Amino acid sequence: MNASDALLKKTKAGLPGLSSGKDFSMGEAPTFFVQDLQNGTKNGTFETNTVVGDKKYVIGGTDGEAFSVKAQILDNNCLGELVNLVELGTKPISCDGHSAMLLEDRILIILKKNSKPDDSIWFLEVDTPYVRQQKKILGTDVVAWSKGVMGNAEKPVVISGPSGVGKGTLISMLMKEFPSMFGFSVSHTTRAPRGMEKNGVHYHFTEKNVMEKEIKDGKFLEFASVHGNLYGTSVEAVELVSDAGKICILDIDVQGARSVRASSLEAMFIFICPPSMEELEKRLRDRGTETEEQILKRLRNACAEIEQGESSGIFDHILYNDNLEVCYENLKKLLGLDGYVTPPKSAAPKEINLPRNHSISKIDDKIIIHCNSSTLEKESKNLIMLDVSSLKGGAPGRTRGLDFQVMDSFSDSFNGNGNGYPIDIQ
Ligand SMILES: Nc1nc2c(ncn2[C@@H]2O[C@H](COP(=O)(O)OP(=O)(O)O)[C@@H](O)[C@H]2O)c(=O)[nH]1
Ligand SMILES: Nc1ncnc2c1ncn2[C@@H]1O[C@H](COP(=O)(O)OP(=O)(O)O)[C@@H](O)[C@H]1O
Repeated sequence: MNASDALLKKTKAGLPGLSSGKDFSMGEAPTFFVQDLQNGTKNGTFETNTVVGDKKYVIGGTDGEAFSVKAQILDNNCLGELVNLVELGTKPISCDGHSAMLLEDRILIILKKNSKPDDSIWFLEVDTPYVRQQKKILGTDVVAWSKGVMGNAEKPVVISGPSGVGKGTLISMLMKEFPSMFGFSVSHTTRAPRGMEKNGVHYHFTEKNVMEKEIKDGKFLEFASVHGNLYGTSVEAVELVSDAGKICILDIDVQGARSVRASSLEAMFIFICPPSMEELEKRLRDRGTETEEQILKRLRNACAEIEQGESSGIFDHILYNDNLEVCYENLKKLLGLDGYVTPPKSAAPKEINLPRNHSISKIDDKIIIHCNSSTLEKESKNLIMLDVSSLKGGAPGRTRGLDFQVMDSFSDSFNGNGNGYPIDIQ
């Protein structure tokens, strides 16, 4: 009996969570069948096969190419027709082997062999709420890729308010005073740049047909038509700020805020109100960046925006920007930054270093990576325990909340019950 056969005979309590919405926090641990363990090794090309429900998913790749996914219907254990599959999200570049493990019948974790520390863990969602929603929209079968990231992201801050109220001014003040704490989500827009605006800094200035195609491809967290132009927040814009360990600030209109509120992204929502319409008009005119026609359009839209901002229930807080300094202090209070003391520099983010030769098994909500040669920090340590109990986010963005621990042996954290069943991926 080979290792995989032995594994098939075992049933364990397995991964929790992955059951409601996109918050993969812990629930009751369902039964986990270790036949879900798969591995693929180098042989020019390589692949893993994982059965989920009535389908078999074949994940493969060749060195340097992106991973590919095929799904085939299983009928009474016989392979049937190939499924027409759309792959969403950012795909990993393949390496020289990988292992795949099914988490709670919804998502596969992919461990890449011999990859960079920040590129070794990926997820393929096959039946999460996001995948189910996309299936409905696209009318076809869907899987979605997502990169695994250690630790959690800070909650983003969504700032909305009518044009000219002072959103950009307040955000600039915040970013200037706390450059290492906040990062700006650079939106895409089809409007023309203003004099001082730089592409990639203030906005990604984009052609309408290009942006529409990217929206269709699922690259946007939200988008809206505002004052006659298309604006949108790409998933990547928010994830890039979170990757840098910063709090992401989104300057978006009320429609966009509503979409984000309805999405899986947990955020703080702040609406900025002008002291009066007269003052708003004065600020817009004094800024001198819009044509008369544009100013009138923005003022017309402002009335509806203010009404929705104050009464839609989208926003957690409303700030009145009469005196700029007072409003800025109030914004800092909301963000817990009044009386701010510079914190000690935080530790570098944890990075997993998967050695070339390793095998994997799973106990409860921990994936145990057995390192065959001791490439870990200390010669004596040969196990990595990957904790997947508190996964957050997921496709089309990153899957966060991973944690790991390097250990000598199971007894380090499992009281020596030793019920891990490794398979080799040499
Ligand atoms: N929904 C959405 N709105 C955005 C986005 N980026 C900017 N906006 C909003 O679009 C509106 C117009 O922005 P802009 O053209 O920069 O003009 P300004 O508000 O007058 O400075 C503002 O209400 C912004 O908050 C985005 O990515 N999504
Ligand atoms: N509290 C304030 N009092 C007076 N002028 C302000 C105040 N806040 C912002 N402004 C000015 O109003 C104009 C519009 O502000 P801006 O930040 O560009 O608005 P938004 O980003 O909301 O469109 C700018 O010229 C800015 O300097």
